[in-house]
This record gives sequence, structure tokens and C-alpha cells, in this order.
Amino acid sequence: MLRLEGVTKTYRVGAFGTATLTAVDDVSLDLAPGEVVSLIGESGSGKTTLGKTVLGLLRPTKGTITLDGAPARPGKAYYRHVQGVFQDPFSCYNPIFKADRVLRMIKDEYFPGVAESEWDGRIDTSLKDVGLDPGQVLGRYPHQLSGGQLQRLLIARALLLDLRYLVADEITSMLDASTRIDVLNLLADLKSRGLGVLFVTHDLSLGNYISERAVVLYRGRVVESGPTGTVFGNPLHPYTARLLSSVPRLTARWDGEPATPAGEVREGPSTLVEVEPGHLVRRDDTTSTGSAN
Ligand SMILES: Nc1ncnc2c1ncn2[C@@H]1O[C@H](COP(=O)(O)OP(=O)(O)OP(=O)(O)O)[C@@H](O)[C@H]1O
Repeated sequence: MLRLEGVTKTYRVGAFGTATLTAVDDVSLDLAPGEVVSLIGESGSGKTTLGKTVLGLLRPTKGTITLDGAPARPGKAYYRHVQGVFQDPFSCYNPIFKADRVLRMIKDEYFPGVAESEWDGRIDTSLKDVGLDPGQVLGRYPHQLSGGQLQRLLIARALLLDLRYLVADEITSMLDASTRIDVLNLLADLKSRGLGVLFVTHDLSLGNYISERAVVLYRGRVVESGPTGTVFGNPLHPYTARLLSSVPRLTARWDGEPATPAGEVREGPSTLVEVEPGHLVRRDDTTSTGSAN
């Protein structure tokens, strides 16, 4: 289990770093093997900051992250099991390394004792697992591969490790619609084989498609979380309702009036309240009832 408890991340901002900005505020969530949890929120809500914190690329200002009860410490032991894939696959590669070199570096770093022939077999398997033809990609430079191929190659690279959890940060946002659904189906397949995925997205339809649970972030705080069908089917926080109401429908057309976002989001002191089993909603402290989290 990958567990976040009370994770807060503040950045130093302003002239000479004199001010602070709380990008992630007291976030707790669990990610189990074989489960996809979507982390949903508009631009600037803190999704990437939280993903990077899980990956040890940022140190939490407060709170803890544990993997099977042990503190998550960035390093080889952690990265064997927890990896990230990001939005822009092009920026994740060294342009002068061909794909086979990228995959060989994993062996040099993590599995120096594995024989070359066995490693070649593992590369073959991981590429086929993500739907890539080894003969087509291995001898190529990044610029000779498509965005979808590069994104799959990143996932194949992660699979060469003993991967248990993947932070997938907006991994489909630079892909066209048909490639996007292929990559989503690949994640669903990996999930069915036991991979836990933290699926970071601002796209509610993608979160709905792939995840069992949804966590909605607003200005760094969880405002609603629960089973995806419950959160999307019965959104109780005004921000979730607003996000859902602002998704353009395929058959709707602009009729001269801009769509009006529903619901006012208030900023006062508030608490996450469990309104039904597993469904948490942030409520103003003045109106909160029920069990708090
Ligand atoms: N290195 C940094 N220094 C200062 N502030 C930062 C830094 N990185 C992010 N922020 C701020 O933290 C907040 C959260 O940013 P973050 O990138 O985590 O949001 P996000 O939900 O991932 O947004 P997007 O969907 O646009 O990527 C924003 O206000 C952002 O401006």
C-alpha cells in the first residue's frame, strides 16, 4: 500500500523567497495494488506537486508517505517499485540515446548481475506488454518515434523494474484521441495485473473511464473523494459540481450564452466529512456534521 498522510507542500515565492505558497495542503490518500485513483483538479490545484512529492522529486513540508508501512525514501529501493510517467514524453528522453540504450541503462543501474541475453528477453517482453514491436522501436532515436510510442516506451522502461505503483501525470494530454484510448487501455490492463496507478488528470472523462476512486483537489486541498461513480454521479462539493458542469457535451453547441459554472466555492475553515461510506466531502466548519477525517 502506498499511503499519504497529511502531506503538505509549500513553495517559497516572492522577492527573495520571503512569501510561501501552499500548493498541497494536508492531503491523505491510499493507493492499493491493482487500483487506479484519479487525482482531479483544474490547473494549479496542486496535482503535479503531489505527484512529484510521491515520487520523491519534492520533499513534503509536512506529512508522511509510506510504502507498505516503511517511510518512502527516494533511492533505488523505492524506485524499483514506484515510478512516474509525465505529460510530455519528448522531454523525458535524451535525444542522442536510441531506445535500446534507454532500456539498457535500467540494467546497468538496477540489475548489473543479469546476463545480457536474459536482459534482452526482458526488454522484449516489456515492449510487447505495452504493445510495441521491439524490431520497430529499439534502434530508433526519440525524434523517430511518435508521442504515443514514446509514452509506451516510458511505461515499458518502468515495467523493467519490479514496478508496483505508477504516478501517471497527464500522460495522455499530448496524444490524439485514438492513441489516448490505447494508452488508457494499456493502464487498465496493467491495473488488472496488479499495478496501482495514481492517475493525475484535469480531464474528468478520463478519470471516470479508468479509476475506481476519485480525489478532487481545489487549491491544494481535497474537497471531495470517494468511489468514482459516487463522486461523479452525486457530486456534493460545489467545486466538483462546477467541474462536472463545465465538461462540454459532445452533442451540445454554443448557443450564444456561455455555460455558467454552478456552485460557489467558499474559502473559510472546513473539514472533510464522511457523508456516506467512503465518500468524503469538505464542508464549512460552521455547517459540518458527521464524522470528520
Ligand atoms: N517550483 C515552484 N515554485 C513556486 N510555486 C510553484 C512551483 N511549482 C508549482 N507552483 C505553484 O503551486 C501551485 C500548484 O501547481 P501544480 O503544478 O502542482 O498544479 P497542477 O494542478 O499540477 O497544475 P497543471 O494542471 O497546470 O499542471 C500553483 O499555484 C503553481 O503556480
